[in-house]
Amino acid sequence: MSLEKAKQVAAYRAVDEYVKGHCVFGVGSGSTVVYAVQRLAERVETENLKVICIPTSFQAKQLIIKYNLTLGELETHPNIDVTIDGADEVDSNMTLIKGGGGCLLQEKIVASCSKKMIVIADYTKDSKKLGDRYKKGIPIEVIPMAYVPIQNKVVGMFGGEIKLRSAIAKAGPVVTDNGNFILDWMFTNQDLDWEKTSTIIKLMPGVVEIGLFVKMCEKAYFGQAEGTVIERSV
Ligand SMILES: O=C[C@H](O)[C@H](O)[C@H](O)COP(=O)(O)O
Repeated sequence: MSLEKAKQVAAYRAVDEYVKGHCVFGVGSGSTVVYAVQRLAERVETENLKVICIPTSFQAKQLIIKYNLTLGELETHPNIDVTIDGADEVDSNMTLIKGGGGCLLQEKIVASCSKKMIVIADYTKDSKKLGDRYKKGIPIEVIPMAYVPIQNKVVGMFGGEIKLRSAIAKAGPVVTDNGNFILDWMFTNQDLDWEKTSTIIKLMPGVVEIGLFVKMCEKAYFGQAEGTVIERSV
């Protein structure tokens, strides 16, 4: 069975277990979330549900529009019932690395407004310690003028290597949906206290958000190669 099928089974299971009626729903970003939106759209249609969808990125907004779902925003719907989002890695404590697609800032804002944040992923994202599976590092969204001092501070304080994320179909850096840059920090110490590390990095002037999600996710669904789903809760 393909990786895509593994993403799909996780997404379908999460939507079926967490959307039980009319609700305000946070739409995460990335390739796995596409399946969650597909499933949500099917259910909205067949069960005549009223679901207001709050996007976590430009991509999520486009998905909501494509599937004819109702687009909402935090200004009018600041209390979200459940957000379903992908992740780049989930460790045994349910700490997440997110932002592989550069959407960490809006994802964290929406997750922080949600009663429940649920992760959907394929089996390659399931790890014991952060860094076991995802090798591209922890994304940090920064204000462009501050990227060099922040690189120096993070590596000086915690070690590892850090790189400005480069765009692929454009010369120069990736620019986020919020007009910022992304640094990818390849840490070497897998035993850092992620809550403290995240707080210290977030306090550096110029850091907008870090793609470490600590104590935010209630449950993760990992689609398996053979089509089953493994669940992990806090
Ligand atoms: O910035 C991107 C997001 O954090 C995604 O949710 C994450 O990268 C996982 O994406 P995918 O489902 O494509 O692996």
